[in-house]
Amino acid sequence: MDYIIDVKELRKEFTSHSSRSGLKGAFRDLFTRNYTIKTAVDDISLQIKKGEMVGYIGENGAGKSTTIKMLTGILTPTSGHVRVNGMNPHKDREQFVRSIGVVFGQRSQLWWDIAVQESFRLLKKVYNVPDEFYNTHMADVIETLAIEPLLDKPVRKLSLGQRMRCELAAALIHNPPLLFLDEPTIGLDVLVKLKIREFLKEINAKYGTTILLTTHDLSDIEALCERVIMLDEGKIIYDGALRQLRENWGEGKQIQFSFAEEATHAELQSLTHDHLVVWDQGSNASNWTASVENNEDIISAVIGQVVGAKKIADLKIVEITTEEIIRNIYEEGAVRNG
Ligand SMILES: Nc1ncnc2c1ncn2[C@@H]1O[C@H](COP(=O)(O)OP(=O)(O)OP(=O)(O)O)[C@@H](O)[C@H]1O
Repeated sequence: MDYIIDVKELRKEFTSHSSRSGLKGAFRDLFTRNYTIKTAVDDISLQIKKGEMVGYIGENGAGKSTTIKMLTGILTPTSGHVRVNGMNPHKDREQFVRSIGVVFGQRSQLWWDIAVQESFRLLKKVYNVPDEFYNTHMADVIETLAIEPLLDKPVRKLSLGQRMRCELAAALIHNPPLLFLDEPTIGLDVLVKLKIREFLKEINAKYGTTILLTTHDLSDIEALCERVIMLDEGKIIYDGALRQLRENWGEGKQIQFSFAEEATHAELQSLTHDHLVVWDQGSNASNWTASVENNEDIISAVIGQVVGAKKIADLKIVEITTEEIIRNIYEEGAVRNG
């Protein structure tokens, strides 16, 4: 099987020098330095097939950016094997960059002071894109992303949402088979987010573009990715279908109670003792959440027991969200490569 991304036992350690304090410390530093080693990516292995759209998620500092930097050749791994588009990203540099598209949410590859159109033309030259392909392909991209009215504006005059759409177009000028997106929808309004998601689906369907996406916005993942890889402290703790993640962890409803008076954990637990209910206190002792199995009979029984004994100001039933599922996984740390 040919993989577009093939990573084995990939590791990145950062070494930092820490200086000792005082004159004596500085003197000792001259001869022996103090080192601390931080393992940002801890022997991860993953394979991604052509045409997959994969979400790469994890908390801040989990090692997502460090992985992407190794996959795009910006950082050299400490050890391990990386092949991306059949190449070694940091060795076959020139040929490699032509085979990928990269959008880092907070960094621009467009020139700030010149018109968007001029940036596109420069990139076209850099990538040696033939006129004919450029004209038809970019006409399509420009239309789908609705950026025609922005083309003659300098990038510094664009809003974040406008700029991100132009960044995406720029990353696709050479129609790369592989696209790395780091927080592509951060800070964007809902309509722009939807447009960007639609666009990504379209290029994936049309060209079979493989997409690796890091994001804190799980609705991006839900909209786009069949598969998620979850990283925690440099290790992969889950690699599988989002659906599976939901099925294993997402079965449940929460009933949010606002009581007219304060309640205690023991009191609520004894009211509902004949069902499996997990009670958690909200912002104060009048707000409590009951997590229960997703079963209507149980939900109504629990509500009945509570309403019969306590005065209720408000009550809401919510599905456990994917964010909560992910939080559960972090808390329990139990899923391994499901
Ligand atoms: N150049 C560096 N020197 C030293 N430590 C670093 C360096 N770059 C990253 N790290 C450390 O490696 C770990 C992983 O960082 P990384 O940026 O890959 O995480 P991340 O998952 O991308 O987080 P975020 O979501 O905040 O971007 C962190 O503890 C970070 O402090």
